[in-house]
This record gives sequence, structure tokens and C-alpha cells, in this order.
Amino acid sequence: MNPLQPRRRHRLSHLMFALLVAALPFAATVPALLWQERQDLQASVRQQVDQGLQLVDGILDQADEAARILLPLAGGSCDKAVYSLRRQVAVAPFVRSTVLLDGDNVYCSSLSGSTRWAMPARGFVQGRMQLLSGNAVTPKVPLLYYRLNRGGDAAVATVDGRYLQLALQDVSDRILVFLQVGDHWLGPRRYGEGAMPARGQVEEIRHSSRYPFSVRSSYDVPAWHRHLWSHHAPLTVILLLLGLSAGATLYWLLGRPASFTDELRRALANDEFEGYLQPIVKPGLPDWRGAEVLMRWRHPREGLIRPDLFIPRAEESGLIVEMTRRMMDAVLAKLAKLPLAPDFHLGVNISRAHLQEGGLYSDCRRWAGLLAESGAVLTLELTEREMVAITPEVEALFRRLDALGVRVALDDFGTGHSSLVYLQQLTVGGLKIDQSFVAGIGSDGLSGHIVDSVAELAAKLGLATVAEGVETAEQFDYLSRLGVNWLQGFYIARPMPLDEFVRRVRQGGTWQR
Ligand SMILES: Nc1nc2c(ncn2[C@@H]2O[C@H](COP(=O)(O)O[C@H]3[C@@H](O)[C@H](n4cnc5c(=O)[nH]c(N)nc54)O[C@@H]3COP(=O)(O)O)[C@@H](O)[C@H]2O)c(=O)[nH]1
Repeated sequence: MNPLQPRRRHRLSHLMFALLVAALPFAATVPALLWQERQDLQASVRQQVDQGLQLVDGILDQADEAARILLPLAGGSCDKAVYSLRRQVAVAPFVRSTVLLDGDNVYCSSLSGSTRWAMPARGFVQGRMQLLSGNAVTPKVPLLYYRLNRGGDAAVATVDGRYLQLALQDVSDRILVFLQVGDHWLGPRRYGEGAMPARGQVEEIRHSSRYPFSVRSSYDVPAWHRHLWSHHAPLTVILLLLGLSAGATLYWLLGRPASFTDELRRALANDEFEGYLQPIVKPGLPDWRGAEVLMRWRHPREGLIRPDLFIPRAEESGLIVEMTRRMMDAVLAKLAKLPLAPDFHLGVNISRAHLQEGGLYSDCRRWAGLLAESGAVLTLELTEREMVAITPEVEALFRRLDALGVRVALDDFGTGHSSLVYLQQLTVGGLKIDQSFVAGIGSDGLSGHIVDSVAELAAKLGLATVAEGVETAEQFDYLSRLGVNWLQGFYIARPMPLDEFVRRVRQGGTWQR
């Protein structure tokens, strides 16, 4: 299984989730805001139209009252009626003239007394109202005739259109309100016939219950994005920024490793594990004769992390196999072409998971192949602390590795319980004397005896010995005299970055005592 795959899948789902959250403030607020605004607009237009209707009804009530008073005089003598006609003009608000008709002809007028001109009933809506752009007296001033009929006679009160326009103006706020009588309409500033100007998508109409007219208004619902930007630009920006920061925070939170294993997986995907090399020398010979590859974690925030802080968890999770594979591939890509000393031993720590996982043999074949060019030998260091059960498969694997020219050494020898069993049953080529025993040389008699015994046992079994943790000249001399084949420790060199190791090998003269 590729340990990186689940991580990529998670990243994608985290991104989707974060985008969803980023869109949430905008998506939750804007439709509600626009809906509320539309409701408010509709309510305010309804209110305007209702108020318009009330005002026009009120004006017409005055004309109706005047016409009602004059109607009994219709058909009678004009001389007798003219005073009453003029009186209504004087006392009735909004009424600018009054006339009496016999049939379709005006025969008496408040303006000129006895007269004769045609005012056909068919021009009136429901025989009662007519809206005009003007008349002979004031051709450019709209007016409205209000007519009451009795038999063939009629009385008409004329309302000055400017009163109506003032009333319409008064109720027109953002949206214009119009009066409609039949095909004729009157707006706050205009008069017309036929279709009303600027018909919008939404229309509000109220019909008077008492007179044959209606008041109407219409408006367009603006495109939501244009409306939002022109009316709520700061809010839109705030919502978008809020969403983006919430989404980004969520993405960051989701991306944080949920567990230490997740953090290791993230680090593996980012190639944060690298190999440091600690040189190994042979007593009496110049130059580095080997090296141990030791893993370091170059953490982006924490800096360089020691292996004992993360290797145990990497081993538990099985990630150690892929970590070792990547580290060794990177190390060998640089080491393979180096002028290494003859019989150079490159040690690498191998975990139990790698032995069990099945890929160890093919990894070793690849690594040994790369090293072959430089004449170096690969040594697998297996720690006693983490040994596998000895099965026929494990025995066969050790034999195949031996045939491949890959050496196996028991690391931390003497600290576990099964050292001797491994020596007996597995094809092992060497022992690594644990640094705790080396540290006791010269000061702790028991440690000195153990080191002596291990060296003696190794010599008898024909095994190569490496002593690790050599920190002093005294330890170096003691182990050299004892015949230990390889020495490793701070006295010789500390583990160093791969590039430094390569540079120093290229410069030559790496070790001289
Ligand atoms: N499975 C894997 N285990 C690994 C890998 N890389 C390292 N390790 C194991 O981690 C443990 C700690 O390693 P590290 O901190 O690198 O310490 C090594 C040396 O730096 C240290 N050393 C060497 N010389 C001296 C010395 O003179 N004094 C002193 N105090 N310490 C010294 O010893 C460690 C080497 O140990 P060993 O491997 O037993 O030779 C350690 O158990 C590593 O095995 C890895 O890639 N895989």
C-alpha cells in the first residue's frame, strides 16, 4: 500500500469541506437579505398605491358632492343655475369648473354662463369619468370630468389635473404611481393614452370601489448580483472575507495531523526524513572505512529531530519501511559514485517490520547493485531489542541476503536476551558491541569484561566486530588492542549530513591517528 494515498484523498475532501464553509456566510445571508428586501419593496409599493387610491378617491368625493348638488338643476334654466355652478367652483375643493348638459351638449357653464358645445357621454368611462390632456381654456393642463346623469340630463364637475398630479407625486417615492381612467393615464409629471410608461416585471393595481378608475405602479426586480454590489458592497466584501478566513482556518485545522502517525505520514509525503552518516574506521588504517546511515527528521517547525523520538512510533505504524527505503535511495544516489575506501561497509538500521513486510530482499538487491560500482558492502544492522521470531522463511531470507553479498550484523549486542540464539540459527556476519559497554571501559570493570568476552566470542565464531560509542582515545586504544575490527563514535566523528560526508570523502584524508 502506498502510505501517501490516503493523505491525498483527505486533502481533497478537506479542500471541498473548507470551500463549503467559505461559501456558507455568503450563501446563508444573501438570499435571506434579498428576499427580505424584495418583500419590503413590495410592501412599500403596495402602501404607495393604497395611499394614491385614497387621495384620488378623496378628490373625487369633492367633485361628486359638487355634481350631486348641481344635478337637480340640469335641464333647467341656465340663468337660474349659473350662480349655483359658480358657487360650487368657489366652495368645492379641487373643482375648477362646472357645467350642465342636456343630452350630449353642454348648455350652461360656470365659466361663460349660457353656452353650447358637445360633450358626448360615450367619451366617459362607465358614463361617469373622463381624463383629458387639456381643454380649449387650458390646453396643456390635464383635467378630469366627473359626470352625474339623470334621465337625459347631466351635471359635470371638472377637477384640475394638477391636484391629481400633486397627490400622485406625494405618494410616489422610489417608484412612480399612476392614475388610470379607461385608456388614459396620469402620472406625477405626465399624461398619456394607451400603455403606461416603463412597465416593470412586478405590477401593483388597486381599483377604486366607488369610482371607475385605478391606481397602479410597476417596477423591475433588479438582478441580484448587481443589486447586491450596488446596495451592499461593504457587506458583500465582509461576508466573502469572513467565509474565506473561516474556510482557510478550517482547512488548516483539518490539515493538522490528527495523530503522531498522521504527522509522520505528512512528513514522509514531504520528504522530511534524511540520512546522516557517521563514519566508521578500522584500527591502524587511514580514512573512513565505513559509515552508518542514521535517520534524522528535518521538521519544518521543530528543526532537526532525533530518531529515538520518532523511530519507535514509525516502527509501530509500519511507516518505517517506506521511510528507510526513501532515505537509503537518496543516500545511495550520492554515495554510489564516490571514491570510497576498498571494502567500505555501509550500515543501515533495519526494523522488524521491514523483515516481515517482504520487500527487504528486493530493496537490498537494489541498494547492493547501486553500491557495487563503488566496491562498498551493505550491512544490515538488526537490533536485538526488536528481533523477529526465527522461522524457516526468516532463515531463508538471511541466506539469500548472504548470497547477495549483503552482511547482517546484530546491533546493541548483549542488551537483549536472544543474541546467542540468533548467532546460532541465522546467517549473521558481525556483532555490534553496544555503546553502554564501551562507555564502561577503563572505569567499570564489568563492562570491560563484557567487551572482552564479546570480542573473544566473535573471534571464535569468525564474526566481524564493531564497537559503537567510542568517545575517548583510551577506549579507542583498548578496543584496537582487543582486535575489534571496526570503531565508531564521537572520538572519530559525529553523524553528519550526507552532503558534508560526501564533500569530506571527495577532499580525501578523512581520518588519521
Ligand atoms: N530502524 C531505524 N533506527 C534508526 C535509524 N537511524 C537511527 N536509528 C536508531 O535510533 C537510535 C538513536 O540513533 P542516533 O540518535 O542517531 O544515535 C546514534 C549515534 O548518533 C549514537 N552514537 C554514535 N557514536 C556515539 C558516541 O560516541 N557517543 C554517544 N553518546 N552516542 C553515539 O549512537 C546511535 C547509533 O546507534 P546504533 O544504531 O545502535 O549503532 C539508535 O537506536 C539507532 O539505531 C534508522 O534509519 N532506522
